[in-house]
Amino acid sequence: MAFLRLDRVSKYYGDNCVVADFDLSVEKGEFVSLLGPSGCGKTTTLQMIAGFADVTKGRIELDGRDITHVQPNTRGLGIVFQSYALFPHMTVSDNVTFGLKMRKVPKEERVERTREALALVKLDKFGDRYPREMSGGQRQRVALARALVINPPVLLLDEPLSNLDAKLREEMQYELRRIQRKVGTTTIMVTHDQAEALSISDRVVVMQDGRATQVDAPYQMYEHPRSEFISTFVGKTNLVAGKVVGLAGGQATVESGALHVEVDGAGLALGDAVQISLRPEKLIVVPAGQGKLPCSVAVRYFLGTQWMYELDSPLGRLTVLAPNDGSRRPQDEGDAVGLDWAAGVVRVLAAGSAK
Ligand SMILES: Nc1ncnc2c1ncn2[C@@H]1O[C@H](COP(=O)(O)OP(=O)(O)OP(=O)(O)O)[C@@H](O)[C@H]1O
Repeated sequence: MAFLRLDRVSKYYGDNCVVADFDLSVEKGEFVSLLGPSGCGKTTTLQMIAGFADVTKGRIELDGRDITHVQPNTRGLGIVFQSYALFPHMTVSDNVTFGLKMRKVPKEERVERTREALALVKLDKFGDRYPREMSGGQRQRVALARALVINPPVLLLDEPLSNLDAKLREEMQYELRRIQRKVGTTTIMVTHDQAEALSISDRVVVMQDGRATQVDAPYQMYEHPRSEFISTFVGKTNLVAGKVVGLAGGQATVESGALHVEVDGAGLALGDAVQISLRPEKLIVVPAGQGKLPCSVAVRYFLGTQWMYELDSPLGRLTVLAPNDGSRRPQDEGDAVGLDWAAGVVRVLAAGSAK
């Protein structure tokens, strides 16, 4: 049985439906991210789990108990927001211990649990400092320790890393995952950053216009996006219009100009208009005259670990990412090249699935 279950949960502001029939079952110990563009209803969903926003329709269950209309403070969930919301006049230790005091935990146990929580976020030497004496990343770790110290059944994170600079943000992603694995707290995180969602979650929920459009493990989501929207929102891709011209033995042949590709035929019918999705890192630049498409290098960019090429091809402009691993000479702008890819990496999406 799911530990946290949202059953056809909807939220209306007046006549405006901002979350629609949202279903989600989360296992104990799972890390699930709600990912989607601004305004798609991520925060509202989290707020309904927390109890800060009323549920208009539907039901939320925690460990088999209906909590749909339970007051937020009696749900006992751990919450970390984008703004750390630490008490500025209290030391780090006092901030962390606050929730235990409110729950009337005896002093000795409070001291021990606060020490453990600060050690978990690697701030055991910072207990006597004030929030203003800490960096952004350290403050966010204090906020995490404060949320975890009460041993909440569920930890809710709303864009917890978005105030941090890029490098610290990446470090904190792994740190967050390490801590979550160690304590095993069921966690729901809101983010609009697809790389963050993919790198630290067990499962990702992509939301669009208040609905969950795909719920999958990160690799599955990236490799098998169910719509054009997801294929471009989760990672980048080249989309080329095509048509199903053959169906046999579960395989479909899709044509785009002179190109024919074989793809999984599930759900496709002869004559269907489709979008062929070619991920930039799956495309391989080969010498001119080889590969599946003749191209020329229009633009190249150096990204450090990779080269990014814009190639002119018979299918139009294609973006290609090539590793900077020293195995191949980088191409120059104007070079004639070929483009190849391994069998099975091409995906096909129903045309119009962006909606
Ligand atoms: N109190 C409110 N009253 C009316 N509409 C609201 C209220 N709170 C949120 N909304 C609307 O609900 C929709 C979803 O908002 P929500 O904050 O859940 O989106 P989000 O996906 O978290 O976006 P962001 O990434 O920008 O934070 C938006 O259109 C927003 O304008």
